[in-house]
Amino acid sequence: MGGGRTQSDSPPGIDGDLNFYLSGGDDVEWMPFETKKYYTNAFIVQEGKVLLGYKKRGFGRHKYNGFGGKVEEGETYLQAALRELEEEAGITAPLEHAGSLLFLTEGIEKAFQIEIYRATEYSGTISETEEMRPEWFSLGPADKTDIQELPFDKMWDTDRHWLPLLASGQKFVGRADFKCSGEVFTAHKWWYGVPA
Ligand SMILES: COc1nc(N)nc2c1ncn2[C@H]1C[C@H](O)[C@@H](COP(=O)(O)OP(=O)(O)OP(=O)(O)O)O1
Repeated sequence: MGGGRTQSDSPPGIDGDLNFYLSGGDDVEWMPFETKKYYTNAFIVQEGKVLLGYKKRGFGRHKYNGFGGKVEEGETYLQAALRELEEEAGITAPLEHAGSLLFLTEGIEKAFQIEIYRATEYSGTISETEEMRPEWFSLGPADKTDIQELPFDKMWDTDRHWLPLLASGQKFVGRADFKCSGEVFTAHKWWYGVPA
């Protein structure tokens, strides 16, 4: 363990009174970073299902994710999350803060600070947009033939660690560092905690 840190110590860039939840890549060092850029990501969780979007373009294309993007100047995180949900899925929802994630990628000097939101209801008609194709996935055993299990093989590597917390309404905080080869991103080191 480098720098005198133990597995249960929260990583650089992560603050707060947290209880350790899980970690990986414990034998390698955290990557350095100078500054952050700010993003949101929103999920609708309803009746044992989660609404994900298949990203058709831009960063994270060909992966399923929540709906979100950059926080624009003058916006709060919540305003940005609501705007992105409307732009990318055509709906509005009473979003509540669910978690905070810090992502680093080898070769990219700015870290991504992503505030995660969730809602259990929404209004409007879920619509495919230029950026995202929305799709419902079952969070448990599939009980309907038109609903799939979560597509973890087509999501960011570390989503499998915190999505169960999001689904159950448990708040979470974490950091994940990725190695990058061409368009392939592989999780290198990660740590998740829950508020004490
Ligand atoms: C690296 O790990 C990540 N995991 C997850 N689950 N989500 C991530 C990760 N890295 C970034 N994201 C999310 C954060 C945002 O919700 C999107 C990226 O936003 P995007 O680049 O599409 O921002 P926009 O403002 O929508 O961009 P344009 O309008 O310029 O297309 O991915």
